Amino acid sequence: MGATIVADEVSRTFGPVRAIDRLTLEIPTGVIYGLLGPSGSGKTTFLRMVVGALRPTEGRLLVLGRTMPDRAVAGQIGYMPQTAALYPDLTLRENLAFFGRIYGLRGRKLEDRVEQLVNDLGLLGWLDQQLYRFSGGMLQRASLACALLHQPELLVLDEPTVGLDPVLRRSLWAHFRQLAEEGKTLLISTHTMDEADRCDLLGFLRGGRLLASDTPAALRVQTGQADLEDAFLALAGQPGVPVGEP
Ligand SMILES: Nc1ncnc2c1ncn2[C@@H]1O[C@H](COP(=O)(O)OP(=O)(O)OP(=O)(O)O)[C@@H](O)[C@H]1O
Repeated sequence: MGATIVADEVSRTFGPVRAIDRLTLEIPTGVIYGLLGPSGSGKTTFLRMVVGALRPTEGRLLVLGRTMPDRAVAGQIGYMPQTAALYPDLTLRENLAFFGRIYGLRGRKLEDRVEQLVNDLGLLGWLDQQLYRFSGGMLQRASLACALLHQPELLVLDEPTVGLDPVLRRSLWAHFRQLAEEGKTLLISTHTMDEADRCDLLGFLRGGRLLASDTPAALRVQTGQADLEDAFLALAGQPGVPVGEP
């Protein structure tokens, strides 16, 4: 099993702010890797470097064997940002067709893929509705459908289930697991411990630094904490600071 993402001493600064600080990490192919950390810890910054939207200021970041940013791998990456980058005045079908064309999908191939995704994501019946009519959860699923259209090898999801009810959340996670079983790699940022526990591997991020990276079980053993939140706090050395807070 090779590595889909290899970060070697990667840093990203914004003026005086070190959003990512000398991050070294390998994410194997075919796993769900969760990035867990408080608000402002650098999760989105790292994800944006992985998809090629931001350039590291130092270090080397390899994604699917190419040094990022590299346009050649863009077609093999699906990205679902925190705020849906969709067109509210267009219908779901039109949005999907727009993103499909970006990835070179058209005609029958595009239609088949759209049909499969709206089925899988419970959006059947909404294809010809404009997105401004969609609820938050529906928008998230529409955004995920756009990210999955071209069957990317790597899926990068920035807090994909925020605001979703438990039933939807569970069904999306079943979908993520299925993708990993098909050999796709998923990099998911999250705030929540139940989601973190569903990941194969977990990275704890704080102040731009990777505090630990291992399986949830190994992180529990390493810290002697049964609860993942306590494990994070033990590694962060700051008891009493909840992961969901800055
Ligand atoms: N474009 C930017 N310009 C200036 N500072 C930025 C920019 N993007 C991120 N930052 C800063 O980098 C740090 C990390 O931000 P980032 O959005 O990566 O954190 P995060 O862990 O994703 O937070 P959240 O969970 O709230 O989304 C923060 O201090 C943020 O203010």
